[in-house]
Amino acid sequence: MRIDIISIFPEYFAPLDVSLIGKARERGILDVHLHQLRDWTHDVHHTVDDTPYGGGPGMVMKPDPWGEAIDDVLAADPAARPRIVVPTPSGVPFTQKLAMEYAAEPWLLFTPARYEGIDSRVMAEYGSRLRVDEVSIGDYVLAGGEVAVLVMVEAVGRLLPGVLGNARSVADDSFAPGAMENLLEGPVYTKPPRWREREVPEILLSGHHGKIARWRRDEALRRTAKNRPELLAALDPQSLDKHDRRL
Ligand SMILES: Nc1nc2cc(Br)ccc2s1
Repeated sequence: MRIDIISIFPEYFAPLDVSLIGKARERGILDVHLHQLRDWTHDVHHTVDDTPYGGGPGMVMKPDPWGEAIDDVLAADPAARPRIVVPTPSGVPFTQKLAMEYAAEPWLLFTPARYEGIDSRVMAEYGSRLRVDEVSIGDYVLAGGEVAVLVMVEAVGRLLPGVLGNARSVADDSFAPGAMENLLEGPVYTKPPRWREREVPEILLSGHHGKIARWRRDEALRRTAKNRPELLAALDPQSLDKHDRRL
């Protein structure tokens, strides 16, 4: 997978050089290209923003630098078309399902904005011939879209074949389609069996895999009911067995 990111703070993406994503890049699973938006300005101050038409607070990012930058990124592979992802509090929710959809894309182009956002004509221009998604990572406002891109690149990158290795199946993730869809993961434990007078739940030491699976599902249901009751309400009743309903 190729990922392009255009930003006025490309240094925000240094974390993509380390850990899981960094290793995926070293192994050629992920090909990340960072671009400084100001490279497509032509004035001495490298201006990327201006006052909003119609008045109002803040500044809006000018269309020209973005248009020239996106055109040059698209020219990197004229035969292909990236899916453009615009982080914004006004977008559709970023979910595990959308992360899985993005993980199947050969090429993503992220356009994190600052200020009040990008002149709306930019995505109207590209939306006429490319998939352009406005995506929110949550109901809060950041100072810019860069952190949102880091979140999405990690959530997508870890799903790519070979990134997590055999130790971990993404099928067991919270929110993953299937048994864990709309369920939060329950508690986890490791050695020592007793820590500060606290014991590991007996069932987990029993070696009885069926009972362990049942206990883990019960704990996932309990945690979901406590922390995200709306997810429980959205569960397909068909996916609940008679034991689940007893809880
Ligand atoms: N939650 C989010 N806040 C922001 C702020 C800006 Br400015 C750009 C993108 C996003 S996504």
